Amino acid sequence: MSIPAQPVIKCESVYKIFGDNAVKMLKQSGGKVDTASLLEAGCVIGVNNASFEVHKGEMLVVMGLSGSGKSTLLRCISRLIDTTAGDIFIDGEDLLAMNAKELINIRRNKMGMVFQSFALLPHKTVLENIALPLQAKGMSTNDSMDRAMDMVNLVELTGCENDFPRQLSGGQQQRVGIARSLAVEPDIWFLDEPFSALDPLIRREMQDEFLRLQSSLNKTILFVTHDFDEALRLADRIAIMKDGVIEQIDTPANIVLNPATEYVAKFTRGVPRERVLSCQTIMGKYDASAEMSDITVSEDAIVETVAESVLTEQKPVAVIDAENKIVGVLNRSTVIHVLFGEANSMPVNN
Ligand SMILES: Nc1ncnc2c1ncn2[C@@H]1O[C@H](COP(=O)(O)OP(=O)(O)OP(=O)(O)O)[C@@H](O)[C@H]1O
Repeated sequence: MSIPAQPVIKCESVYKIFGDNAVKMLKQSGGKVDTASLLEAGCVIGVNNASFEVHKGEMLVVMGLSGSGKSTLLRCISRLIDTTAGDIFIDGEDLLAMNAKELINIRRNKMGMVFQSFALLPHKTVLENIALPLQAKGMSTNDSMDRAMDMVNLVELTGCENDFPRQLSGGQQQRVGIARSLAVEPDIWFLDEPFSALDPLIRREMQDEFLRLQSSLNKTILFVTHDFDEALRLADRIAIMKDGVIEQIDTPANIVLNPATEYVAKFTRGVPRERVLSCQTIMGKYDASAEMSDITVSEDAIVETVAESVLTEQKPVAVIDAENKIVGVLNRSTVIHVLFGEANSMPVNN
């Protein structure tokens, strides 16, 4: 039996209640929080009993409408604010038990943050902005500038390194924000609505860019958004929040196909299945004696991205895993069924 790897982030019954009596009331409740009496006592519920894990290389997208508690949850896990109750472990270490020095250390070396507001210093150049956190860690000016330049190239801003933030577009400024947070090579990346201030076209470009970066960097990511489409595009798993409660935490496909609550279902109505189903979830059995098409598709590819190529093939298309091993087949008829079949009539394998 394989032992599951230790999660990078683990939250156990995390509460954040704003208000003077919050801690006392939570203690008195013996773990059974009465939302109504908290509200009556003038408290505001930020996060209500959140428990989940995030594993290495996973992108968990926290999605919810304004005021649902997304930022508060992220701020608890990055310990920008103190939780009212519960436990948080980072790589197995008790985050809430850390002293100020340990916290500075973990924030500087393990965590990276990107905010909607870009948070760039206006009188410093792109390169200087990116080099700042490195210099805060004690790196020499020369070395930090060299490393900052690597980051400029990574986020494809080559040529803009000596510009000031005001000379850049919103999308470019956010690239600087991303480069700055990546410069220190964080294992855990917190992004709070990083693309919300960007117009829709640039936003989509940035999402693609972000997926490209993540596929090579393999960070453990907590990404906050109020945009369900963005969550579907980016997430390995999505946590949907309402009034501080995580209503459902699951893969995009399962959220769309099996919404756990009426609230979640409201977001998922009308989402085309081909946008969330992967080839793996709809493939059929591979028959080694069958004649196959020359093209192959990855088991992780979303059906929408391969539909056109499969539909132009007469023969079945092999579905391959990361080691190029054939794990199943896709037929035109299966893809047609996903694209045009009855909603929810498609069996899902995982
Ligand atoms: N410092 C604070 N003091 C009191 N209440 C707060 C504080 N910060 C957040 N809240 C409340 O906690 C709840 C959750 O807020 P939070 O900012 O986490 O929501 P959000 O989902 O991130 O919203 P948005 O998308 O608008 O940023 C809201 O009711 C908010 O008013």
